[in-house]
Amino acid sequence: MAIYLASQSPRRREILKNVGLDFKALTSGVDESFADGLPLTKLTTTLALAKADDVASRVAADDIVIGADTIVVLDGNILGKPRDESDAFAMLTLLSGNTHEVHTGLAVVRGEQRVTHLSVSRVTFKELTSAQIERYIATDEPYDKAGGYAAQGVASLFIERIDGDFFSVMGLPVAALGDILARDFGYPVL
Ligand SMILES: Cc1cn([C@H]2C[C@H](O)[C@@H](COP(=O)(O)OP(=O)(O)OP(=O)(O)O)O2)c(=O)[nH]c1=O
Repeated sequence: MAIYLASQSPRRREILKNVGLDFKALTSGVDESFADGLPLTKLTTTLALAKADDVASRVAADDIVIGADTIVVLDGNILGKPRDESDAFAMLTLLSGNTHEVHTGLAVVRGEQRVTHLSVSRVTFKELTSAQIERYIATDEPYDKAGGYAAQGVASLFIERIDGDFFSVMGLPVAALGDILARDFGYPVL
């Protein structure tokens, strides 16, 4: 029996490594557009499950596979990963001085068994100047991140407050994952 993280995200790998879990990472090959239009309550868990299922189909039936998906939601609108500099500028301008939600869906799969969990955190940004946003974009940090920022990186300078799970904002609700592994899969991390 092995544990797989169905993710190419270095952040998710780091969070899982931090708790000492012995796992292997495999990248899932899911075209995420199939979930477009799903309600926010379903979107990230559906994508997390699709990522986990994709990897589960390539490993042994008794292996445990973990998938996750993160989006940023401002006033009901989804902010994905910025396409380019002007997209990143637009996103960060919207986030400036406002409170948004970060939704991270989590899925854990073994054979026919599948458990999902949705974690919603509220993040409040300080008021940012255009010059700050431009300098931030020049660091290249925004590009592969939902909402165009990394709470664990340079954008930590922008965060006034987080209500919720910081690790979930970073991409993986690790405490919820620990509970699911212990309770539903008989695999306590600690
Ligand atoms: C909001 C926020 C997001 N992110 C990252 C986490 C995710 O990697 C990314 C959201 O994109 P996802 O599509 O959830 O994940 P991914 O494509 O990076 O990786 P994979 O599908 O293979 O698991 O944004 C941060 O690192 N910090 C943050 O503060």
